[in-house]
Amino acid sequence: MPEPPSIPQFAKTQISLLAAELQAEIAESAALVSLHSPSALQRAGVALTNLTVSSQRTGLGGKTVLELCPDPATASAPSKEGRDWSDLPEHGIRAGDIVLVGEQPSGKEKKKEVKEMERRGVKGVVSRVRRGDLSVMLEEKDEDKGGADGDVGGLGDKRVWVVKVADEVTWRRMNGTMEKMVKMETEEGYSYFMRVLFGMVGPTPLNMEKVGDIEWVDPTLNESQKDAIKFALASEEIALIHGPPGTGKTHTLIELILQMLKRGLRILVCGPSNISVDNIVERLAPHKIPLIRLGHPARLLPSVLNHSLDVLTRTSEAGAIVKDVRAEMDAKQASIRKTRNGKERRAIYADLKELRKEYRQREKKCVSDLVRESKVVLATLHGAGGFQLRDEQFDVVVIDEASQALEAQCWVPLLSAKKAICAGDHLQLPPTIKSLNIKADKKASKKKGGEDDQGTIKGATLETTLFDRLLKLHGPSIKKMLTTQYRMHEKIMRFPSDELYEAKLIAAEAVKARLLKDLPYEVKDTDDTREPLIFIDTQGGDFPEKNEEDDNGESSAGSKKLTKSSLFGDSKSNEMEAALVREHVKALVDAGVKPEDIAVVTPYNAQLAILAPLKEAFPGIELGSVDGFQGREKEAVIVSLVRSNSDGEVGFLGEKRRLNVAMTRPKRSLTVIGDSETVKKGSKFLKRWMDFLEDNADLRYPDLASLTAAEA
Ligand SMILES: Nc1ncnc2c1ncn2[C@@H]1O[C@H](COP(=O)(O)OP(=O)(O)OP(=O)(O)O)[C@@H](O)[C@H]1O
Repeated sequence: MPEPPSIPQFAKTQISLLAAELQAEIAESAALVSLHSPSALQRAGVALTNLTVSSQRTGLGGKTVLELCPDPATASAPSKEGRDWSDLPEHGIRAGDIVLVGEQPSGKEKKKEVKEMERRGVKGVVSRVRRGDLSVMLEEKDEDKGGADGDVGGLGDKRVWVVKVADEVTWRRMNGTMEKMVKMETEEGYSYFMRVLFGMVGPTPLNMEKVGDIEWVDPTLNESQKDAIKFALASEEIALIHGPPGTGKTHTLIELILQMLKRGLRILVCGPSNISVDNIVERLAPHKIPLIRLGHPARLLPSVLNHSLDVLTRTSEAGAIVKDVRAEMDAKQASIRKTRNGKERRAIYADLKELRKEYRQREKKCVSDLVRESKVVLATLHGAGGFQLRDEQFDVVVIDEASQALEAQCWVPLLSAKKAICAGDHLQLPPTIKSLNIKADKKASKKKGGEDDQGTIKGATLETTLFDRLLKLHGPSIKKMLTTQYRMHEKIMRFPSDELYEAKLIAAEAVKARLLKDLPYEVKDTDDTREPLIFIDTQGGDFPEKNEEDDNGESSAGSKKLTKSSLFGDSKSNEMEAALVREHVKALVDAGVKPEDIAVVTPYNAQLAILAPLKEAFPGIELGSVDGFQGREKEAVIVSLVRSNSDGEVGFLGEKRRLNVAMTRPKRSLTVIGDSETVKKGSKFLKRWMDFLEDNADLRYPDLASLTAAEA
């Protein structure tokens, strides 16, 4: 086996890959803004135009909040959907988005660069979106960007717009962490934990006796879940909990966290997304343990807010001393607007700056008191890199959805860990990478050990997750797999289980024979509702795919459609297959299945665009890309494979993990629509899947003539 890379080597490689990724993301944002008019960007869901600043106040955490509403000067007449002139137009900006607020370019100067906006505008997080207004909580550095008269960014009387931008905070945190690791030159300096994670030593052998008898909080856990918990408790440095689809990974983590608390351990729980973290907070909260959720309040689920550090800082006793300063700041903010005198305004502005400083000092003290008192702290991976945890130590770091996180992101919390427990499924899709074809070996020379000129590791990609790397490094002995799944009918589970999970998955009694016709509401017993696995085979060449490049791009598939060059250029669609999808959905709905229990997933954005009218015909139905549907489930799922050509080209259908995600979303019914002839040629895996469907599914060959007639 080749020598594992040194820690600085690893970190240098990550830095160069991350830089390329950030560039790709920024280039994509910049291309959007410079290529399209504000109104086109608004239609695409990435901007909101024709606004004015209606007020400016102090929000949670002492941050300045701009409130924006439609500019009365440009308001249109009430629309037929019942919109009022004071309502925001249809838009795609959501709470939690990072945005720039800037003066809106006039028609003539459409192509204002993002850089220019950034210089003149202000940046922040959308903290609230309502029918008639939008609030943006400003980044600290931009709070002091005062206009001549003291209003932030000098936007007070301008017509402004809001544009979504790349999230550089996440990137900065990862980069900072990697820079620390580059500096770790001496091996003696590494903790045993670090040495295990980089393969310099093996993990300490398990000592199950140390775990002792366990009193389960939830005794209904299945054996594989209990085993995984014991295994994780016994491990000294690292344990991977492998959770295939529907096997109750989060359920298991909750019990594990409670068990570790019983043992007096202090725990940091992280996940790659806010939703993954909130999901755990919601399920831990009923157990009444002292826990704190770090993170921007604008991005947390409402149900989680009363555990939010920002909110506790305001409401707890410790927070009382912070309150006075806050009230004073609010009064000052309000007075800015009342005075017309420039000199007075500047004076108030200077006072505010002082107050903000004091506020932060008091708040910091309060925050560190609160954090120190809590046994469980929860944050996103990059959120764990905030000032609040700077000097905090934890016995264990738990990472959920670890196979969907970039490794550099995992190191943000791991640098202060002694032990890590990672849960995930490396056989589903890894995190989305925009700079995918950039590898660290671009300029690789033939130097020793696969290292290139810059001391980075040849061939490394961001796609390799911590989960993957550790499995490769230490083998399956560091992992336990959960094996009972609570989602799919046995027949739906069979192929992914046999192919990817060593045939170890077992369908729980409650789900193994569930059919659509048994749904808890009235559904007719038909060919479509009594069969869990249907394959509509379009072989024969009558259902050809179409390349998106034949088309003019700017229409309905959302923001992605705008940058043809980056994301949409190579997408494929298949009109006839879309017609079959429609026909099948109709049959299900006619049988009584509710549209909200049906999802259509496809790997191609161009196909999604073609399918979009289904949403009007069957309100409540969900359409999604396979990648976007990871982590979700539905009673009935229709998968449209799209590819049909004489060359057997299957593009990214060839990715096993993508197919795995597609075929493991349904509970009671999976319908696959595709051209077996083309798809079989794609890979051995695809060939076996098609063979499996031919042998096991309810096989149907669509009749082109009747389909065409029905469409007409
Ligand atoms: N031991 C168990 N007995 C009965 N039901 C269970 C058990 N474990 C998990 N489940 C059920 O399985 C479903 C999935 O569990 P959970 O939400 O914890 O999984 P997840 O980790 O979020 O998702 P996934 O397993 O797909 O990664 C839930 O409805 C949960 O109630």
